[in-house]
Amino acid sequence: MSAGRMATGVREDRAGLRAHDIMKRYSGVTVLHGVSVAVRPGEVLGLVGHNGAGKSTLLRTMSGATVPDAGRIEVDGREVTLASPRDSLAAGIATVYQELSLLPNLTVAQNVFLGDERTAGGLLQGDAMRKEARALAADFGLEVDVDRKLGDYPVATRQLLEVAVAIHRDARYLLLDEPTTSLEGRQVENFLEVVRTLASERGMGVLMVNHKLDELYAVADRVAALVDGRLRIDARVDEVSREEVIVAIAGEEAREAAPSEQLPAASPAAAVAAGAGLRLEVRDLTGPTLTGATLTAEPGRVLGLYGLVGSGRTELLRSLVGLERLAGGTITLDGRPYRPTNPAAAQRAGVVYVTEERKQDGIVAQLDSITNVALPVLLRHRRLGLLDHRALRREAHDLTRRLQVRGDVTNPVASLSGGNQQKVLLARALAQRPRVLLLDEPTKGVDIGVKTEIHRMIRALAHEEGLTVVLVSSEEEEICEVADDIVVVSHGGTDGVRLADHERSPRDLRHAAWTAA
Ligand SMILES: Nc1ncnc2c1ncn2[C@@H]1O[C@H](COP(=O)(O)OP(=O)(O)OP(=O)(O)O)[C@@H](O)[C@H]1O
Repeated sequence: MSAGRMATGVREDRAGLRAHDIMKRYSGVTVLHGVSVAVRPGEVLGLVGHNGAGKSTLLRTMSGATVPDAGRIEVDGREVTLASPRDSLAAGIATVYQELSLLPNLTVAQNVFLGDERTAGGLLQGDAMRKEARALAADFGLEVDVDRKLGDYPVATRQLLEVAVAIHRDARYLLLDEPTTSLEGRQVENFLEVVRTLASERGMGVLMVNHKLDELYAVADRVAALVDGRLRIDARVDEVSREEVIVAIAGEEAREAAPSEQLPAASPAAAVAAGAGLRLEVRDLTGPTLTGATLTAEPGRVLGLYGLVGSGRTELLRSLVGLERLAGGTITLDGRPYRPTNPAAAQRAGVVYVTEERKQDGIVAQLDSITNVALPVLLRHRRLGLLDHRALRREAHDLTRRLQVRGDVTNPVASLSGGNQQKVLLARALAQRPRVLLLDEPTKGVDIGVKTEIHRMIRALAHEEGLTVVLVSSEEEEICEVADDIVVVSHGGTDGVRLADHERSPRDLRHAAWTAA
């Protein structure tokens, strides 16, 4: 990436994207209580906080997506009104949200110039635009054909292109909302490297929301922590330890919670509640993306499936609940043939899948959390042909409490923060009383405190309640911490051979996946 520090001609003490005393309320509830932060040129500010702390809301007030109820935003000493994303772009602020915004059906070059096409004498300058797009991609180390559809490229490439396009629009400040949740190992490192370079070599100011403190400490100059809509920490990373950040966000009890020894241990097979889980055996499964998957998941244990994005790990889980077409192979549950045709049939057989795509095929956004949890189990609460609403809601309330869903569970689930929506999804799965639980990235976007809690719960479901759990995660640390057995998936297949104990570090996992790819 080429160097070149931005010359803004602004007095140094005023340079920066600054939010002053930002206040925001939703339906009478204050979610930001007068928060002030500064994103300085050449600096990466990491923003952390528990689910629902107000991180996205704060970021959105700086990106023009949300108008604050009070407070002001200044860019390089000048107050700006950001009533729309267009206003923020004009002020030199670019934003990359978790849900990517470029259009997969357009080519890379068309995306780069979307809404900003180069014309001369009323004619589109196709060649010039392609050339510029090529140079931009090369600048970011991306090997892409700018005439190909964006959708042909993997999510890691698209994520970097989002940043490239944002910067191409002359942004001086970059806002990133959990940018690495869909990336794995090496892609994350690459992405963070780009962020670092943008700040240190181009003088950009970057605000990055990220739950993963490892990543944050690898790239940020400063860290800011929000707790219940108030700024608790705002310091240089060398002035505040990770532990202090964790305690600020998740409370004192999180101090000891981190080590995995705290998690329930695997119980001997005999101790597992009889009949709670089902032995899942998959042999030579093939389909449009599966090339031969073989594995065994046992009651009372967590089987971790690790593979790179695109390895087929999600397709494998989806095929186990009838969401992917199968061409060949066999599946059995406790030795009995099992061929699911859809998730409802899978649920009747005791197999429940928790999707990573909660927006696309997870929760029903306009319904409240309680109804979302209750939906798949309505039939269980039928008495004499009538629905027992009270019992139904009681069970759903219990589950949302158990999962510590923060926010009003009687409001549409879309109004909850991302991490809390994820918890609702898990509560819904548990309401279905699964015997085999298939979890796809269950802690995506979940804060540190709840993440530990969910890890503990997954292990307890297997080790104490005897369920059969299959866990897909692109976080190597998560797989190592939670899974009892680990198999690697690549090219749509796996031989089901478990990694030996001495091969179970995050580094080993990454290595195994890349050598298999
Ligand atoms: N459009 C909205 N309508 C009503 N409430 C909202 C809306 N957007 C956010 N909230 C509420 O504001 C609070 C802060 O949400 P926000 O998304 O900013 O949290 P967050 O810190 O980004 O959380 P997460 O880590 O889970 O993404 C939450 O209680 C959320 O339910």
